[in-house]
Amino acid sequence: MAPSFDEGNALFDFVVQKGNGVKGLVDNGIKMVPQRYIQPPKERIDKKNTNSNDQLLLEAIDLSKLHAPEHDQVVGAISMAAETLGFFQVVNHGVTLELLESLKASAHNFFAQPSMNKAVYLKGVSPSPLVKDVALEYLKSSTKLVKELLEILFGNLGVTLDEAKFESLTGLKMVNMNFYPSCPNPELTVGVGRHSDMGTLTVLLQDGIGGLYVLEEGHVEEGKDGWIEIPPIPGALVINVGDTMQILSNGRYKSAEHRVRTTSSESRVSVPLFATPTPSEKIGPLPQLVESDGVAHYKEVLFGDYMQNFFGKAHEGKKSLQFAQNDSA
Ligand SMILES: O=C(O)CCC(=O)C(=O)O
Ligand SMILES: [Fe+2]
Repeated sequence: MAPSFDEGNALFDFVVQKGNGVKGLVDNGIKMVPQRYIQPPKERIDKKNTNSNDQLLLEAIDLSKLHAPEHDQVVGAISMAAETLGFFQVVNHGVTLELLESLKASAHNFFAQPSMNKAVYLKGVSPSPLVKDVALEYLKSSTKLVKELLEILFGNLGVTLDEAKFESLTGLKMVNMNFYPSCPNPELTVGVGRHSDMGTLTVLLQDGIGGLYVLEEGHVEEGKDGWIEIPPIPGALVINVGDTMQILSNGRYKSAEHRVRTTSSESRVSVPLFATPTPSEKIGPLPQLVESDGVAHYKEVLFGDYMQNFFGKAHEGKKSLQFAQNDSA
């Protein structure tokens, strides 16, 4: 019989301390999600209640057209997406399709190892040799992409992004590999609860399973809950605006709440790259925008303090931004 994980520290010990992860539970044959992972009804993801697809928002933006007569339309589409949904997808982004496939395969290979091999790779140690080379390659080729996108987003605000500013906003880059095992009761739980990303921009590779949902702020269709699925598009990368970019742009760009559903049939992998400032950077609204807006919606904060607050609290959507909110504005 599969062991019960509903008592004491057994769950934490098995999943976290021993490095089995949630995958270990599934491999162990659990038939029911442990009590600890059951979400209150308002946090559960019901496909029927989500906003129906707004095609325009979800079509992938073809970055090869940045060097074609359609340049201005592409810039317009990126800027609009960052100002509204805070999420968009890009194709012809300069990261090869071969590398995208290797990243997904490496994530599966890593997570297929016995747990004792994985336990040493809990946060803060150098990456496993199984993923290191592809992760470094991803870091390298997506840095160009992040720069191109930030130049566009800054240009749209009327501000030039020089090398020093780019470095200060993306000095810390982290590649994560997420594994969402198939789940016996996907309707009762979530893969990742709602949160916003704290950095400047996130580049996310998702596989073909689907399940990434974004909250459309201020747009709730009748009888729906306001969430919209970012559909998997072969060869595309998902880009999302992080809290830092929302602060910097004095609120113009949206760091959207997002969350991930699990499924009962297949396991899913995703590989985000987070481009964030280093902890010693100060972040605050760009002075040019404060001047033109006549108000600073956020105060200047040390990014290290922002990070500490972000990780120090259980996530509740995008409440992390309150740390930098300017109460007098
Ligand atoms: O798995 C995904 O699609 C998204 C993961 C995510 O939001 C994150 O790692 O911050
Ligand atoms: Fe995220």
